[in-house]
Amino acid sequence: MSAQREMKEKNPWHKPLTIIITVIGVIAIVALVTVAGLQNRPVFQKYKYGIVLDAGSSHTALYIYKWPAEKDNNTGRIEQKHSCKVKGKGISSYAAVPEKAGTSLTECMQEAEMQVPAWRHQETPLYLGATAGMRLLNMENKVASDKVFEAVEKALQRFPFSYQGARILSGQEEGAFGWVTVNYLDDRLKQGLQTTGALDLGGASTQISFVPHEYDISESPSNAVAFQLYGNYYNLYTHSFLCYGKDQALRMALAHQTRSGPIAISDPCFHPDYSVTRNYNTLYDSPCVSERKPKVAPLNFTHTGEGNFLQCQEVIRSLFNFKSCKYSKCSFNGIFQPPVQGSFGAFSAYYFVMNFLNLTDGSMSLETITNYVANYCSTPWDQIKKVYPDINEKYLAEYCFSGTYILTLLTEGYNFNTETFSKIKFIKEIKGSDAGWTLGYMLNLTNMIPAETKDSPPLPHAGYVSIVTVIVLLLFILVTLFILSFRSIWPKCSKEPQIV
Ligand SMILES: O=c1ccn([C@@H]2O[C@H](COP(=O)(O)OP(=O)(O)O)[C@@H](O)[C@H]2O)c(=O)[nH]1
Repeated sequence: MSAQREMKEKNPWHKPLTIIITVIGVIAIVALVTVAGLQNRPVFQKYKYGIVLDAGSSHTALYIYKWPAEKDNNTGRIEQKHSCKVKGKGISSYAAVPEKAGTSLTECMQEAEMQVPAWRHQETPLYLGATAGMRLLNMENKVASDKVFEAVEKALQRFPFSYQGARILSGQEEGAFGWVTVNYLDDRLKQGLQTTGALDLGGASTQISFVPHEYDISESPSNAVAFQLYGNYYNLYTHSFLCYGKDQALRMALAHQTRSGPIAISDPCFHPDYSVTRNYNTLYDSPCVSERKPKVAPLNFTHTGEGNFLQCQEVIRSLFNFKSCKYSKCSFNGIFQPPVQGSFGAFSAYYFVMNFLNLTDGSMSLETITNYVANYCSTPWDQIKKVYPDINEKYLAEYCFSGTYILTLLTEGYNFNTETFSKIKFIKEIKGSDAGWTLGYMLNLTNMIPAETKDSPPLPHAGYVSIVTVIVLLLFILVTLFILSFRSIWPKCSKEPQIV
């Protein structure tokens, strides 16, 4: 009989001890792996939510954002969970029937009730921000604007969310929050990367925001917004041009062409053979043009198209005043603007128009895009209608103007050249969340972006659990080896009779 066998037979503890150590070891490993697994499992149903209503001049949209509840401390990524386009026009169009501004929101709010889990309703903040449409109504008729807000507040307070108020955003806020959204979604803020500029084109106003090189903030303080985000400092240039959204710009272009009160105009910004009758009162019913209404004019005028890109550019150029500039550099209308710098994201109507025209492919040069729009404008109206039978004619008719307006605003208004234009990306969304001011607005109001970087633990949680598991495993192996190495001095006892 070998010495080993002899020892096994003489040592009654050998087998049970090995089994016990193995069982404990296996239990320890299973427990550790389970704990690690549970810790790192995606936590279902553990989201928090926030709702922002963007009450624009042409329409209202509702956005629901969500973020991991346990990462409430500014570290969790916020993303868009759902969006809902309110049926009908913007809330400013209900000035004569304010209650309808409130009821128009009902359907989307009911959708929000379904989208946010019921147990989170009460703690979910709900904001409404109104932009240029309400800015104009407020200028024109403050009483009517207040009534619209009253109706909207009443309607929103009926829902079980934590209502945080409805207000008009300043143009500066609209521009700055759009910039925050784009850079937050691109992960540029947390990482302190070079930021992207933001170009937003609405129906009634347009915004440009970017961080310029060597920008002297004192030159025009009203265009400067200083931020400290995640420990990084930003001196943002931003400007919002009221009346230069695409719908009000079109009004201004038509007002320019009807300034003498004619009975008909031949408009280079509309397709050849296009013809509609327009009403003078309706056209001039906006603070952007009301003062320019001709003293003597018929009730209506015939609006026909000519489809001439270069002449359309001439008309659009007349909307910009390039004459006076009291700063070192201006865009237009005497507004300070440093030279455009770096990459830009162009969203809202910039995207809708360029996407319709199939011009969002970043590889196209300014020249190619210009030629395309010129060719599109010169296409007869009947042909356009045949190519796009499903698109509402009112909107379809305006893409020639809108495309020309975008190119003129960017190149002549903001001074983008062939090279800097190539750095503009026409975008709708970034990583599933829409580009626009709403996310930046909510991040700001909920303090979700810290000014300072947080002191983070040296290891992420998952890494910590893994390292602990490996160390415990190693310890277990070492202890086992240690115990086994003392086998020879284990007590020599056995249940079986000893063979001596
Ligand atoms: O699906 C859409 C939604 C909007 N728009 C246009 O985009 C602009 C958006 O304007 P918004 O209502 O946001 O106006 P703001 O208040 O920001 O000026 C308007 O000209 C709309 O007609 C569009 O072409 N397609």
